Amino acid sequence: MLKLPERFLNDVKEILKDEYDEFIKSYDMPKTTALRVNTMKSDITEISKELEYSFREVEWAKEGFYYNEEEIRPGRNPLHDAGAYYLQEPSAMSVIPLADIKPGQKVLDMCAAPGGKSTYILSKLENTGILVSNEINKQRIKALGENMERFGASNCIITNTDSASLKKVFKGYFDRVVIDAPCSGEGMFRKDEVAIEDWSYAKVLECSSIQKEIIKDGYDMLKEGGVLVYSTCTFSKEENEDIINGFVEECDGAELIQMHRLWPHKIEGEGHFAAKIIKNETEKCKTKDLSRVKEPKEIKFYRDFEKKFMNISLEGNFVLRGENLYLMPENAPDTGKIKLLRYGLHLGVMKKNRFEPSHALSHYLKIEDVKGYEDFDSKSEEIASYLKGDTINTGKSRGWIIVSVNGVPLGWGKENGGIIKNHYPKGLRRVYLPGNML
Ligand SMILES: C[S@@+](CC[C@H](N)C(=O)[O-])C[C@H]1O[C@@H](n2cnc3c(N)ncnc32)[C@H](O)[C@@H]1O
Repeated sequence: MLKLPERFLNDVKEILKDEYDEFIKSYDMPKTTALRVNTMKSDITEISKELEYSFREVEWAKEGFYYNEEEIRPGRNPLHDAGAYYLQEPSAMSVIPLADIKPGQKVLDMCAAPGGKSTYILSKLENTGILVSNEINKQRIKALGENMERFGASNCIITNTDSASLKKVFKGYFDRVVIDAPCSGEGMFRKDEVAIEDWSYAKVLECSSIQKEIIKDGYDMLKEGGVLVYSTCTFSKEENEDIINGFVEECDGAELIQMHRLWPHKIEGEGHFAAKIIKNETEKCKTKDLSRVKEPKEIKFYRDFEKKFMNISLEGNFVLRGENLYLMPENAPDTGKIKLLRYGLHLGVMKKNRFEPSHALSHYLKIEDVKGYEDFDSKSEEIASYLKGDTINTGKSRGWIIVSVNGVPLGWGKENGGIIKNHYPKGLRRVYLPGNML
Protein backbone atom coordinates (compact mmCIF):
# COMPACT_ATOMS: atom_id res chain seq x y z
CA MET A 1 0.00 0.00 0.00
CA LEU A 2 1.29 3.49 -0.90
CA LYS A 3 2.09 5.85 1.97
CA LEU A 4 -0.42 8.67 1.45
CA PRO A 5 -0.47 12.05 3.25
CA GLU A 6 -2.59 12.10 6.42
CA ARG A 7 -4.33 15.37 5.56
CA PHE A 8 -5.27 14.07 2.11
CA LEU A 9 -6.76 10.88 3.57
CA ASN A 10 -8.81 12.81 6.13
CA ASP A 11 -10.19 15.16 3.48
CA VAL A 12 -11.20 12.28 1.20
CA LYS A 13 -12.84 10.50 4.16
CA GLU A 14 -14.87 13.64 4.75
CA ILE A 15 -16.13 13.57 1.15
CA LEU A 16 -16.60 9.82 0.70
CA LYS A 17 -17.81 8.77 4.15
CA ASP A 18 -18.96 5.09 3.87
CA GLU A 19 -17.20 4.62 0.57
CA TYR A 20 -13.81 5.57 1.98
CA ASP A 21 -12.60 1.98 2.58
CA GLU A 22 -13.40 1.02 -0.97
CA PHE A 23 -11.50 4.07 -2.21
CA ILE A 24 -8.45 3.06 -0.16
CA LYS A 25 -8.61 -0.48 -1.56
CA SER A 26 -8.35 0.94 -5.09
CA TYR A 27 -4.70 1.81 -4.30
CA ASP A 28 -3.95 -1.93 -4.29
CA MET A 29 -5.16 -2.20 -7.87
CA PRO A 30 -2.83 -1.58 -10.84
CA LYS A 31 -3.09 1.78 -12.61
CA THR A 32 -5.30 1.88 -15.71
CA THR A 33 -3.99 2.53 -19.21
CA ALA A 34 -5.75 3.45 -22.45
CA LEU A 35 -5.25 4.94 -25.89
CA ARG A 36 -7.41 7.36 -27.83
CA VAL A 37 -7.72 6.92 -31.58
CA ASN A 38 -6.91 9.83 -33.89
CA THR A 39 -10.07 9.48 -35.96
CA MET A 40 -8.60 11.68 -38.69
CA LYS A 41 -5.95 9.04 -39.37
CA SER A 42 -7.14 5.61 -38.26
CA ASP A 43 -9.74 3.52 -36.47
CA ILE A 44 -9.69 0.89 -33.74
CA THR A 45 -10.21 -2.01 -36.17
CA GLU A 46 -7.01 -1.11 -38.03
CA ILE A 47 -5.10 -0.49 -34.81
CA SER A 48 -6.26 -3.78 -33.22
CA LYS A 49 -5.28 -5.65 -36.35
CA GLU A 50 -1.85 -4.07 -36.49
CA LEU A 51 -1.11 -4.39 -32.79
CA GLU A 52 -2.70 -7.87 -32.67
CA TYR A 53 -4.59 -6.91 -29.55
CA SER A 54 -8.19 -6.83 -28.50
CA PHE A 55 -8.87 -3.45 -26.87
CA ARG A 56 -11.81 -2.76 -24.55
CA GLU A 57 -13.98 0.35 -24.95
CA VAL A 58 -13.82 3.24 -22.50
CA GLU A 59 -17.45 3.81 -21.61
CA TRP A 60 -17.43 7.64 -21.64
CA ALA A 61 -15.25 8.27 -24.70
CA LYS A 62 -16.07 6.61 -28.00
CA GLU A 63 -12.49 7.14 -29.23
CA GLY A 64 -10.95 5.61 -26.08
CA PHE A 65 -9.84 1.98 -25.51
CA TYR A 66 -8.24 0.20 -22.55
CA TYR A 67 -5.17 -1.98 -22.79
CA ASN A 68 -3.12 -3.83 -20.21
CA GLU A 69 0.44 -2.54 -19.93
CA GLU A 70 1.66 -5.99 -18.94
CA GLU A 71 0.41 -7.34 -22.26
CA ILE A 72 1.20 -4.56 -24.70
CA ARG A 73 2.97 -1.17 -24.95
CA PRO A 74 1.29 0.68 -27.85
CA GLY A 75 3.73 3.58 -27.43
CA ARG A 76 6.42 1.33 -28.96
CA ASN A 77 4.56 0.78 -32.23
CA PRO A 78 5.46 3.15 -35.11
CA LEU A 79 1.74 3.89 -35.55
CA HIS A 80 2.15 5.95 -32.38
CA ASP A 81 5.00 7.93 -34.01
CA ALA A 82 2.68 8.41 -37.00
CA GLY A 83 -0.06 9.97 -34.82
CA ALA A 84 -2.65 7.20 -35.22
CA TYR A 85 -3.40 7.34 -31.47
CA TYR A 86 -2.56 9.12 -28.23
CA LEU A 87 -1.90 7.38 -24.92
CA GLN A 88 -4.19 8.94 -22.32
CA GLU A 89 -5.34 8.14 -18.82
CA PRO A 90 -8.95 6.91 -19.31
CA SER A 91 -10.78 9.18 -16.86
CA ALA A 92 -9.09 12.23 -18.47
CA MET A 93 -11.01 11.24 -21.63
CA SER A 94 -14.30 12.22 -19.95
CA VAL A 95 -13.63 15.96 -20.30
CA ILE A 96 -13.79 16.73 -24.02
CA PRO A 97 -17.04 14.78 -24.75
CA LEU A 98 -18.66 17.06 -22.15
CA ALA A 99 -17.72 20.14 -24.21
CA ASP A 100 -19.87 18.97 -27.17
CA ILE A 101 -17.48 20.43 -29.74
CA LYS A 102 -18.68 20.77 -33.35
CA PRO A 103 -16.60 21.18 -36.52
CA GLY A 104 -16.03 24.83 -37.40
CA GLN A 105 -16.10 26.12 -33.83
CA LYS A 106 -13.54 28.35 -32.14
CA VAL A 107 -12.07 26.56 -29.13
CA LEU A 108 -9.55 27.55 -26.47
CA ASP A 109 -7.59 24.96 -24.49
CA MET A 110 -6.17 27.20 -21.79
CA CYS A 111 -3.77 24.79 -20.02
CA ALA A 112 -2.80 22.54 -22.89
CA ALA A 113 0.57 20.78 -22.47
CA PRO A 114 1.36 18.02 -23.25
CA GLY A 115 -1.75 17.94 -25.44
CA GLY A 116 -4.10 15.24 -24.13
CA LYS A 117 -7.13 17.51 -24.37
CA SER A 118 -5.94 19.53 -27.39
CA THR A 119 -5.38 16.48 -29.58
CA TYR A 120 -8.85 15.28 -28.60
CA ILE A 121 -10.37 18.69 -29.46
CA LEU A 122 -8.60 18.54 -32.83
CA SER A 123 -10.34 15.23 -33.63
CA LYS A 124 -13.72 16.69 -32.64
CA LEU A 125 -13.11 19.77 -34.83
CA GLU A 126 -11.92 17.49 -37.65
CA ASN A 127 -9.18 20.05 -38.23
CA THR A 128 -11.68 22.84 -39.01
CA GLY A 129 -12.49 26.05 -37.11
CA ILE A 130 -9.82 27.47 -34.82
CA LEU A 131 -8.10 25.82 -31.88
CA VAL A 132 -5.98 28.00 -29.63
CA SER A 133 -3.84 25.73 -27.44
CA ASN A 134 -2.17 27.71 -24.72
CA GLU A 135 0.57 26.63 -22.33
CA ILE A 136 2.23 28.97 -19.85
CA ASN A 137 5.26 26.77 -19.22
CA LYS A 138 8.12 27.12 -21.74
CA GLN A 139 9.50 23.65 -21.04
CA ARG A 140 6.18 21.83 -21.36
CA ILE A 141 5.12 23.57 -24.56
CA LYS A 142 7.61 21.64 -26.74
CA ALA A 143 5.80 18.33 -26.17
CA LEU A 144 2.51 20.05 -26.96
CA GLY A 145 3.90 21.24 -30.32
CA GLU A 146 5.15 17.76 -31.19
CA ASN A 147 1.90 16.02 -30.24
CA MET A 148 -0.21 18.47 -32.22
CA GLU A 149 2.08 18.06 -35.22
CA ARG A 150 1.88 14.26 -34.99
CA PHE A 151 -1.91 14.47 -34.91
CA GLY A 152 -1.83 16.45 -38.18
CA ALA A 153 -3.03 19.84 -36.87
CA SER A 154 -3.54 22.61 -39.43
CA ASN A 155 -6.07 24.87 -37.69
CA CYS A 156 -4.16 25.35 -34.47
CA ILE A 157 -2.44 28.32 -32.89
CA ILE A 158 -0.11 27.42 -30.02
CA THR A 159 0.40 30.30 -27.59
CA ASN A 160 2.75 30.62 -24.63
CA THR A 161 1.23 33.06 -22.20
CA ASP A 162 -1.05 33.52 -19.16
CA SER A 163 -4.84 33.76 -19.06
CA ALA A 164 -4.87 37.53 -18.41
CA SER A 165 -2.86 38.24 -21.59
CA LEU A 166 -5.05 35.88 -23.62
CA LYS A 167 -8.13 37.72 -22.38
CA LYS A 168 -6.81 41.04 -23.70
CA VAL A 169 -6.99 39.60 -27.22
CA PHE A 170 -9.82 37.05 -27.06
CA LYS A 171 -12.62 38.54 -24.92
CA GLY A 172 -15.96 37.11 -26.13
CA TYR A 173 -14.32 35.16 -28.98
CA PHE A 174 -14.68 31.43 -28.27
CA ASP A 175 -17.55 28.93 -28.64
CA ARG A 176 -15.81 26.60 -26.20
CA VAL A 177 -13.21 27.10 -23.49
CA VAL A 178 -11.53 24.11 -21.87
CA ILE A 179 -9.65 24.65 -18.61
CA ASP A 180 -7.79 21.53 -17.54
CA ALA A 181 -6.47 23.39 -14.55
CA PRO A 182 -3.10 23.08 -12.85
CA CYS A 183 -3.95 21.12 -9.71
CA SER A 184 -2.49 19.27 -6.73
CA GLY A 185 -2.63 16.02 -8.75
CA GLU A 186 -4.18 13.69 -6.17
CA GLY A 187 -5.52 11.51 -8.97
CA MET A 188 -1.93 10.84 -10.06
CA PHE A 189 -0.87 9.11 -6.84
CA ARG A 190 -1.34 5.54 -8.15
CA LYS A 191 0.37 6.39 -11.43
CA ASP A 192 3.27 8.41 -10.18
CA GLU A 193 4.78 8.33 -6.68
CA VAL A 194 6.49 11.70 -7.25
CA ALA A 195 3.00 13.23 -7.17
CA ILE A 196 2.72 12.01 -3.55
CA GLU A 197 6.04 13.60 -2.59
CA ASP A 198 5.03 16.88 -4.28
CA TRP A 199 1.68 17.06 -2.53
CA SER A 200 0.96 19.38 0.41
CA TYR A 201 -2.15 21.13 1.65
CA ALA A 202 -0.40 24.43 0.89
CA LYS A 203 -0.24 23.26 -2.75
CA VAL A 204 -3.99 22.59 -2.74
CA LEU A 205 -4.58 26.17 -1.59
CA GLU A 206 -2.06 27.62 -4.02
CA CYS A 207 -3.68 25.77 -6.93
CA SER A 208 -7.16 26.84 -5.86
CA SER A 209 -6.18 30.50 -5.92
CA ILE A 210 -4.77 30.12 -9.48
CA GLN A 211 -7.92 28.22 -10.50
CA LYS A 212 -10.17 31.05 -9.22
CA GLU A 213 -8.34 33.49 -11.49
CA ILE A 214 -8.17 31.40 -14.63
CA ILE A 215 -11.80 30.31 -14.56
CA LYS A 216 -12.85 33.99 -14.58
CA ASP A 217 -10.55 34.79 -17.49
CA GLY A 218 -11.71 31.70 -19.38
CA TYR A 219 -15.36 32.61 -18.94
CA ASP A 220 -14.73 36.17 -20.18
CA MET A 221 -13.30 34.75 -23.40
CA LEU A 222 -16.56 32.91 -24.20
CA LYS A 223 -19.18 34.37 -26.50
CA GLU A 224 -22.85 34.37 -25.49
CA GLY A 225 -24.16 30.79 -25.38
CA GLY A 226 -20.60 29.47 -25.23
CA VAL A 227 -19.61 26.52 -23.05
CA LEU A 228 -16.82 26.35 -20.50
CA VAL A 229 -15.54 22.98 -19.32
CA TYR A 230 -13.38 22.95 -16.22
CA SER A 231 -11.49 19.86 -15.07
CA THR A 232 -8.82 18.63 -12.67
CA CYS A 233 -7.19 15.31 -11.86
CA THR A 234 -7.48 15.93 -8.14
CA PHE A 235 -10.05 15.10 -5.43
CA SER A 236 -9.94 18.10 -3.06
CA LYS A 237 -13.19 20.06 -2.76
CA GLU A 238 -11.15 23.28 -2.65
CA GLU A 239 -10.04 22.74 -6.26
CA ASN A 240 -13.29 21.33 -7.59
CA GLU A 241 -16.82 22.02 -6.26
CA ASP A 242 -15.64 25.08 -4.30
CA ILE A 243 -14.19 26.66 -7.45
CA ILE A 244 -17.28 25.94 -9.55
CA ASN A 245 -19.94 26.82 -6.95
CA GLY A 246 -18.02 29.94 -5.90
CA PHE A 247 -17.72 31.10 -9.51
CA VAL A 248 -21.36 30.42 -10.45
CA GLU A 249 -22.56 32.25 -7.32
CA GLU A 250 -20.50 35.31 -8.19
CA CYS A 251 -21.36 35.41 -11.87
CA ASP A 252 -25.04 35.98 -12.76
CA GLY A 253 -24.83 34.78 -16.35
CA ALA A 254 -22.99 31.53 -15.59
CA GLU A 255 -25.28 28.49 -15.57
CA LEU A 256 -23.96 25.23 -14.16
CA ILE A 257 -25.13 22.40 -16.42
CA GLN A 258 -23.22 19.43 -15.10
CA MET A 259 -20.58 18.53 -12.56
CA HIS A 260 -19.13 15.05 -12.26
CA ARG A 261 -16.46 13.12 -10.45
CA LEU A 262 -14.92 9.88 -11.60
CA TRP A 263 -13.60 7.99 -8.56
CA PRO A 264 -11.01 5.22 -8.97
CA HIS A 265 -13.00 2.79 -6.77
CA LYS A 266 -16.09 3.19 -8.98
CA ILE A 267 -14.71 3.23 -12.50
CA GLU A 268 -11.65 1.95 -14.36
CA GLY A 269 -9.53 5.09 -14.24
CA GLU A 270 -7.35 7.17 -11.94
CA GLY A 271 -10.07 9.72 -11.18
CA HIS A 272 -11.11 13.11 -12.54
CA PHE A 273 -13.42 16.04 -11.86
CA ALA A 274 -15.23 17.97 -14.60
CA ALA A 275 -17.88 20.69 -14.73
CA LYS A 276 -19.77 22.30 -17.60
CA ILE A 277 -20.97 25.93 -17.49
CA ILE A 278 -22.93 27.86 -20.11
CA LYS A 279 -22.58 31.61 -20.56
CA ASN A 280 -26.00 33.23 -20.65
CA GLU A 281 -24.97 36.83 -21.15
CA THR A 282 -23.79 39.03 -23.97
CA GLU A 283 -20.12 39.72 -24.42
CA LYS A 284 -18.57 42.13 -26.88
CA CYS A 285 -15.77 40.73 -28.98
CA LYS A 286 -13.11 43.01 -30.46
CA THR A 287 -10.85 40.29 -31.81
CA LYS A 288 -9.91 41.10 -35.39
CA ASP A 289 -9.16 38.61 -38.13
CA LEU A 290 -5.59 38.57 -39.33
CA SER A 291 -5.37 40.94 -42.29
CA ARG A 292 -4.72 39.06 -45.47
CA VAL A 293 -1.28 39.90 -46.71
CA LYS A 294 -0.30 39.84 -50.36
CA GLU A 295 0.78 36.36 -51.33
CA PRO A 296 4.58 36.22 -51.11
CA LYS A 297 6.30 35.83 -54.48
CA GLU A 298 8.35 32.93 -53.08
CA ILE A 299 5.14 30.89 -53.06
CA LYS A 300 6.00 30.02 -56.65
CA PHE A 301 8.62 27.57 -55.31
CA TYR A 302 6.00 25.95 -53.07
CA ARG A 303 3.60 25.67 -56.02
CA ASP A 304 6.36 24.03 -58.08
CA PHE A 305 6.80 21.49 -55.26
CA GLU A 306 3.03 20.85 -55.15
CA LYS A 307 2.88 20.26 -58.92
CA LYS A 308 5.80 17.88 -58.85
CA PHE A 309 5.12 15.89 -55.70
CA MET A 310 1.52 16.37 -54.53
CA ASN A 311 -1.92 15.45 -55.88
CA ILE A 312 -3.69 18.31 -54.09
CA SER A 313 -3.30 22.06 -54.14
CA LEU A 314 -3.70 23.90 -50.84
CA GLU A 315 -5.58 27.20 -50.85
CA GLY A 316 -5.81 29.96 -48.26
CA ASN A 317 -3.77 32.65 -46.61
CA PHE A 318 -0.05 31.92 -47.10
CA VAL A 319 2.35 33.78 -44.86
CA LEU A 320 6.12 33.84 -45.05
CA ARG A 321 7.97 34.45 -41.77
CA GLY A 322 11.69 34.59 -42.38
CA GLU A 323 12.29 31.56 -44.56
CA ASN A 324 9.31 29.61 -43.14
CA LEU A 325 6.07 29.31 -45.09
CA TYR A 326 2.77 28.85 -43.22
CA LEU A 327 -0.81 28.27 -44.26
CA MET A 328 -3.11 30.16 -41.88
CA PRO A 329 -6.43 28.71 -40.74
CA GLU A 330 -9.50 30.31 -42.34
CA ASN A 331 -10.64 33.45 -40.44
CA ALA A 332 -7.48 33.30 -38.36
CA PRO A 333 -7.49 35.81 -35.49
CA ASP A 334 -4.91 38.52 -35.02
CA THR A 335 -3.09 37.44 -31.84
CA GLY A 336 -1.34 40.80 -31.41
CA LYS A 337 1.80 40.57 -29.27
CA ILE A 338 1.05 37.16 -27.72
CA LYS A 339 4.06 34.84 -27.77
CA LEU A 340 3.50 32.05 -30.29
CA LEU A 341 4.99 28.63 -30.82
CA ARG A 342 2.93 27.76 -33.94
CA TYR A 343 0.43 29.54 -36.09
CA GLY A 344 -1.42 27.37 -38.60
CA LEU A 345 0.26 24.73 -40.71
CA HIS A 346 4.01 24.99 -41.19
CA LEU A 347 4.40 24.02 -44.83
CA GLY A 348 8.15 24.18 -45.07
CA VAL A 349 11.26 26.23 -45.60
CA MET A 350 12.29 28.35 -48.56
CA LYS A 351 15.84 27.46 -49.47
CA LYS A 352 17.63 29.26 -52.32
CA ASN A 353 15.00 29.07 -55.08
CA ARG A 354 13.51 25.83 -53.88
CA PHE A 355 11.05 24.66 -51.26
CA GLU A 356 11.76 22.00 -48.64
CA PRO A 357 8.65 20.47 -47.00
CA SER A 358 8.24 20.42 -43.21
CA HIS A 359 7.66 17.40 -41.02
CA ALA A 360 4.30 18.94 -39.99
CA LEU A 361 3.16 18.83 -43.63
CA SER A 362 3.91 15.08 -43.84
CA HIS A 363 1.58 14.45 -40.86
CA TYR A 364 -1.14 16.70 -42.27
CA LEU A 365 -1.17 14.96 -45.68
CA LYS A 366 -2.64 11.57 -46.45
CA ILE A 367 -0.78 9.10 -48.68
CA GLU A 368 -3.29 9.69 -51.49
CA ASP A 369 -2.37 13.41 -51.40
CA VAL A 370 1.17 12.76 -52.64
CA LYS A 371 2.46 11.41 -55.96
CA GLY A 372 5.02 9.13 -54.32
CA TYR A 373 4.90 7.17 -51.12
CA GLU A 374 6.49 4.02 -49.82
CA ASP A 375 4.29 2.14 -47.39
CA PHE A 376 5.71 -0.45 -44.98
CA ASP A 377 4.31 -2.73 -42.36
CA SER A 378 4.80 -1.62 -38.75
CA LYS A 379 6.86 -4.74 -38.07
CA SER A 380 9.19 -4.23 -41.04
CA GLU A 381 12.95 -3.65 -40.95
CA GLU A 382 12.43 -0.67 -43.30
CA ILE A 383 10.34 1.17 -40.69
CA ALA A 384 12.98 0.42 -38.05
CA SER A 385 15.63 1.88 -40.41
CA TYR A 386 13.52 4.94 -41.14
CA LEU A 387 12.86 5.68 -37.44
CA LYS A 388 16.59 5.33 -36.77
CA GLY A 389 17.45 7.86 -39.49
CA ASP A 390 18.93 5.39 -42.00
CA THR A 391 18.42 5.28 -45.77
CA ILE A 392 16.07 2.77 -47.44
CA ASN A 393 16.70 1.08 -50.79
CA THR A 394 13.76 1.15 -53.20
CA GLY A 395 15.38 1.06 -56.62
CA LYS A 396 13.29 4.12 -57.63
CA SER A 397 14.01 7.84 -58.02
CA ARG A 398 10.90 9.94 -57.43
CA GLY A 399 12.30 12.87 -55.46
CA TRP A 400 10.24 13.87 -52.39
CA ILE A 401 8.09 10.99 -51.17
CA ILE A 402 6.29 10.10 -47.98
CA VAL A 403 7.31 7.07 -45.92
CA SER A 404 4.23 5.61 -44.29
CA VAL A 405 3.41 2.85 -41.84
CA ASN A 406 0.30 0.81 -42.63
CA GLY A 407 -0.99 3.71 -44.72
CA VAL A 408 -0.34 6.46 -42.13
CA PRO A 409 2.45 8.97 -43.02
CA LEU A 410 5.52 8.99 -40.78
CA GLY A 411 7.62 11.59 -42.55
CA TRP A 412 9.44 12.67 -45.72
CA GLY A 413 12.23 11.05 -47.62
CA LYS A 414 14.05 12.19 -50.77
CA GLU A 415 14.44 9.37 -53.20
CA ASN A 416 17.32 9.48 -55.64
CA GLY A 417 19.38 6.81 -57.40
CA GLY A 418 17.25 4.03 -55.91
CA ILE A 419 17.69 5.18 -52.29
CA ILE A 420 15.43 7.14 -49.94
CA LYS A 421 17.49 9.73 -48.07
CA ASN A 422 16.02 10.06 -44.60
CA HIS A 423 14.30 13.35 -43.63
CA TYR A 424 12.79 12.14 -40.36
CA PRO A 425 13.62 14.91 -37.82
CA LYS A 426 16.78 14.14 -35.84
CA GLY A 427 15.10 14.91 -32.51
CA LEU A 428 12.44 12.24 -33.11
CA ARG A 429 14.71 9.41 -34.27
CA ARG A 430 14.76 6.29 -32.11
CA VAL A 431 15.64 2.63 -31.98
CA TYR A 432 12.73 0.35 -32.78
CA LEU A 433 12.95 -3.42 -32.59
CA PRO A 434 10.33 -4.55 -35.14
CA GLY A 435 7.37 -6.22 -33.52
CA ASN A 436 8.62 -5.65 -29.96
CA MET A 437 5.55 -4.47 -28.10
CA LEU A 438 6.62 -5.17 -24.54
C1 LIG B 1 -3.26 19.41 -15.86
S1 LIG B 1 -2.03 20.12 -16.81
C2 LIG B 1 -2.71 20.15 -18.41
C3 LIG B 1 -2.78 18.80 -19.09
C4 LIG B 1 -3.27 18.88 -20.51
N1 LIG B 1 -4.54 19.56 -20.60
C5 LIG B 1 -3.41 17.51 -21.13
O1 LIG B 1 -4.52 16.96 -21.16
O2 LIG B 1 -2.41 16.97 -21.61
C6 LIG B 1 -2.12 21.80 -16.38
C7 LIG B 1 -1.23 22.74 -17.17
O3 LIG B 1 -1.49 24.08 -16.73
C8 LIG B 1 -0.30 24.81 -16.83
N2 LIG B 1 -0.41 26.02 -15.94
C9 LIG B 1 0.15 26.24 -14.75
N3 LIG B 1 -0.20 27.46 -14.28
C10 LIG B 1 -0.99 28.03 -15.20
C11 LIG B 1 -1.63 29.30 -15.30
N4 LIG B 1 -1.53 30.21 -14.35
N5 LIG B 1 -2.34 29.55 -16.41
C12 LIG B 1 -2.44 28.62 -17.39
N6 LIG B 1 -1.85 27.40 -17.34
C13 LIG B 1 -1.13 27.12 -16.26
C14 LIG B 1 0.77 23.83 -16.39
O4 LIG B 1 2.04 24.19 -16.90
C15 LIG B 1 0.26 22.52 -16.98
O5 LIG B 1 0.86 22.24 -18.22
